[in-house]
Formats: sequence, structure tokens, C-alpha cells
Amino acid sequence: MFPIMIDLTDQKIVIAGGGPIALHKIENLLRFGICAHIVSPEIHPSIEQLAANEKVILHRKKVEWSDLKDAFLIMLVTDDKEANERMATLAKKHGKLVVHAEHNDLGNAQIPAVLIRGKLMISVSTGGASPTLSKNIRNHLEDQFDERYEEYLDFLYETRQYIKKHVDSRHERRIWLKKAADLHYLDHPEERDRYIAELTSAYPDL
Ligand SMILES: C[C@@]1(CC(=O)O)c2cc3[nH]c(cc4nc(cc5[nH]c(cc(n2)[C@H]1CCC(=O)O)[C@@](C)(CC(=O)O)[C@@H]5CCC(=O)O)C(CC(=O)O)=C4CCC(=O)O)c(CCC(=O)O)c3CC(=O)O
Ligand SMILES: NC(=O)C1=CN([C@@H]2O[C@H](COP(=O)(O)OP(=O)(O)OC[C@H]3O[C@@H](n4cnc5c(N)ncnc54)[C@H](O)[C@@H]3O)[C@@H](O)[C@H]2O)C=CC1
Repeated sequence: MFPIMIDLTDQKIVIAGGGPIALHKIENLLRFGICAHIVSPEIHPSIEQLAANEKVILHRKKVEWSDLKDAFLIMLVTDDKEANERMATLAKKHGKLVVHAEHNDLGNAQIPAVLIRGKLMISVSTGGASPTLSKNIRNHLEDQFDERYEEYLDFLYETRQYIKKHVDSRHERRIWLKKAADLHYLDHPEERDRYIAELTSAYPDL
């Protein structure tokens, strides 16, 4: 398994199945502002509610290849083993990303447990060995990587943009970028201000 971050903006995401597990996957996608297509004859009441609020698009039918052929990412969460397996085989053959919720080796992608602090994202995966352990490790990391990281990451992002724009020497850029990553800036916003003052005086924004 290769870890990668993917921008799903404007990509078609299809979930086959409309039960509690589909609901969980939908809620996770919604955290990232992603509206998925749901293909399923029966639909969980909470998914109906989300559809009424235009958070998902419903297709009340059994899944067929035509529902998936233009999707970028497919999640197979029906309780129909045969359909899950057939769609997974076709989807992989066509080079799609496929999460098979029951037998992960029939798919080629898995969803990790995630901790989000602004621009910081920590993903935990056990490669299907124990999703509960992934969740527990993520919960354990919540205290260490607390809300302080949100502002700190904004500082890192903004200074990085400034440095890339104004510091031409690669060597100098590295010095500034590495310095900003020093964790003492996490707890000392006044030190961040000093860093910005030094940076902008060494490299004024003309
Ligand atoms: C392979 C994978 C494919 C995929 O991506 O779906 C998969 C597969 C399966 N999950 C099952 C069960 C459970 N899954 C959870 C929870 C989560 N499952 C997630 C991911 C993954 N689950 C992928 C591997 C990720 C990894 O290994 O790290 C998380 C991390 C992310 C997310 O889905 O959002 C999310 C927590 C997120 C959070 O809390 O933030 C819980 C716990 C709970 O719900 O409290 C249970 C019950 C207890 C247990 O089994 O541990 C079963 C058994 C079904 C059965 O009973 O037969 C299968 C099938 C199999 O065994 O392969
Ligand atoms: N990855 C994960 O985190 C987990 C995965 N699972 C697996 O996820 C699957 C679904 O679990 P639940 O939502 O609890 O099941 P469920 O039985 O409550 O719901 C199944 C849904 O699939 C739909 N469906 C059935 N045949 C279909 C078809 N041919 N085409 C489209 N939709 C179809 C049904 O209408 C229903 O909405 C199970 O196979 C289970 O083993 C279970 C727990 C966790």
C-alpha cells in the first residue's frame, strides 16, 4: 500500500450500498466537502435525510458497471458479495481507485483513521489488520497534536509562500524553512512574529 494525499475536488465518487457503513463513508467524505453518488435499492434513513439536503445524490437501484464507469473513486459497501466482487474486478481492470469494505484485498485503496488540525493531517492505517487499532492510535495522538497546531500550520504555510516568492537562493530558503519548523514556535506566537519581522526585513516585499 502506498500512502498518498488526493484532491477529490470535481471528481466523481460513487458508493455502492446504502446501509450504515455507506453512511459512515458518506459522513467522512462530507467532512472534506465531497458530495458522493449513492447507488442502492434500499437507503438508510439518515442517507435519505442527507439527500434531501443535497449532500449526496441517490440512485435507487442495484449497482451496475454503467454507474461506476466514469467514477474516479468507488466504495463497495453493499451486502451483496457477488456484486461487490464483480464491480471490484471491473473497476480495477479500468484503473479506478476501489475500496472494498469487506475484503480489502479485492480493492486497491483503504480509508485511514485521520486527525485533522487545520493544514496538518495525520492518517493512521493498519492495512486492514485492525481498523479499531487505527482509530485508537488516532485518538491517542489527539492530545499531543492539539488545536495549537492549527495556527502554527497557518504560520508555516504563509511564511513558506513568502519565502518561495522572495528568497531566490535555495540554500537560504532551506535555512529559513527549516528554522520555521522548530517546535518552539508552536508555543510562542511572539517568536513567530519575530521570525516574520526578521524575514520581511531581510527580504522586503517590494
Ligand atoms: C480495510 C478497511 C477498508 C475500508 O477502507 O473500509 C476496513 C475494513 C473493515 N472494517 C471493519 C470493521 C470496523 N471498521 C471500523 C472503523 C473504521 N474502519 C476504517 C477503515 C477500514 N476498514 C479499512 C482499513 C483501515 C486500517 O486497517 O487502518 C476506518 C479507519 C476509516 C473509515 O472507514 O472511516 C474507521 C475508523 C475511523 C474513525 O473512527 O475515524 C470499526 C470500529 C468502529 O466502527 O468503531 C470496525 C469494527 C471493529 C473492527 O473490526 O476493528 C471490517 C469488519 C466487518 C465485519 O464485521 O465483518 C472490515 C472488513 C475487513 O475485515 O477487512
Ligand atoms: N469497511 C468498514 O469499515 C466495514 C465494512 N463492513 C462491510 O460493509 C458491508 C455493508 O455493511 P452494512 O452497511 O452494515 O450492510 P447493510 O446490510 O445494512 O446494507 C447493505 C446495503 O447494500 C445495498 N445493496 C444490496 N445489494 C446491492 C446491490 N447489488 N447494489 C447496490 N446496493 C446493494 C442494500 O440495499 C443496503 O442498503 C458489509 O459487507 C460488511 O461486511 C462492515 C463493517 C465495517
